[in-house]
Amino acid sequence: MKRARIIYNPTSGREAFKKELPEVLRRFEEAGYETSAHSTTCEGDAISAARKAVERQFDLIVAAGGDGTINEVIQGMAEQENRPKLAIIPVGTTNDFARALSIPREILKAVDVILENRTRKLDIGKVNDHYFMNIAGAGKLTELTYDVPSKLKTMLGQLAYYLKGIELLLPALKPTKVQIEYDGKWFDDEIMLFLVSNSNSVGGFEKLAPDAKMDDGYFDLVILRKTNLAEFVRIASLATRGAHLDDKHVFYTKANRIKVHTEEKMQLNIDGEYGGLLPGEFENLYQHIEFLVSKDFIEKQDKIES
Ligand SMILES: Nc1ncnc2c1ncn2[C@@H]1O[C@H](COP(=O)(O)OP(=O)(O)OP(=O)(O)O)[C@@H](O)[C@H]1O
Repeated sequence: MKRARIIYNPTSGREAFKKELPEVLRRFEEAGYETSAHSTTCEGDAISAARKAVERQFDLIVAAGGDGTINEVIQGMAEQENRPKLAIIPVGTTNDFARALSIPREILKAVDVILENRTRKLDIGKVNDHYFMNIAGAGKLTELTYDVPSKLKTMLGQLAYYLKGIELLLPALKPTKVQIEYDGKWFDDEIMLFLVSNSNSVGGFEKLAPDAKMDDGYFDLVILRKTNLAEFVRIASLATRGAHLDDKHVFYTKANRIKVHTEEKMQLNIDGEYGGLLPGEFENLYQHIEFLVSKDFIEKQDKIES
């Protein structure tokens, strides 16, 4: 019999998951999984719970929570051999991972999609010692996101939350001089921000890296060169429609390995969380984890040209 381990954050999404747990267990058991659950107790607990689940040779890990929890589960799995498959049940306030895999945001609907058992091996990003699934980046603008209270974040939704960020940023819209090496080539310029994207579901901007394919071994590297405020606002609005890549202020390429160096202090943002300071060495781990995905996801990915 196959064995599944659910790792869930009891505090995420107004504690919604706990109420559904008996029904979730019932559906997994009915689908032929002997299923047990671990409720996380604090920050970092999902990392060790995932590590243990790999050691105990579960066939499937189910991460239930927001992006923070899922990122921890990936940290716990990524370094190990014989990794189980990974399924995601979105319960948090930001669910970019789940959106990227087209997993529905209702718990039981997500379970049903998981139990359809469609899998895909997908790339995982690594920067320094951190793993990421969606995006990593840096720039004065991304640093600002830590200052926006999470309540505001929920109320305004992601896009508005970045726009609020822009408003707060007005007095300090300053470029940073960087040197970026990507697959043996060089970019050397003053930039507003750079983004290393694995998926195309990024902070509510679904079209920031519209051609990001999640199983091709490449990141989409998007760099916004130095702009003035008017240009910045114009490009941000183009980005909401995925029409920014041809703009002369935007540098866009695909790359497997990226090294970013700067003389200034620059904070990294990894899947929406603070991830240490640059320099950073980004590596795309080709088809590193096998995910349970939806039919929609497979159709969307297959439409993107490699
Ligand atoms: N029992 C717990 N008590 C407090 N914090 C916890 C607990 N279990 C996990 N955490 C931490 O809570 C963080 C945020 O949780 P998670 O991402 O699941 O949900 P969220 O806050 O609702 O959504 P999001 O992070 O997507 O905005 C996780 O990174 C994790 O470190």
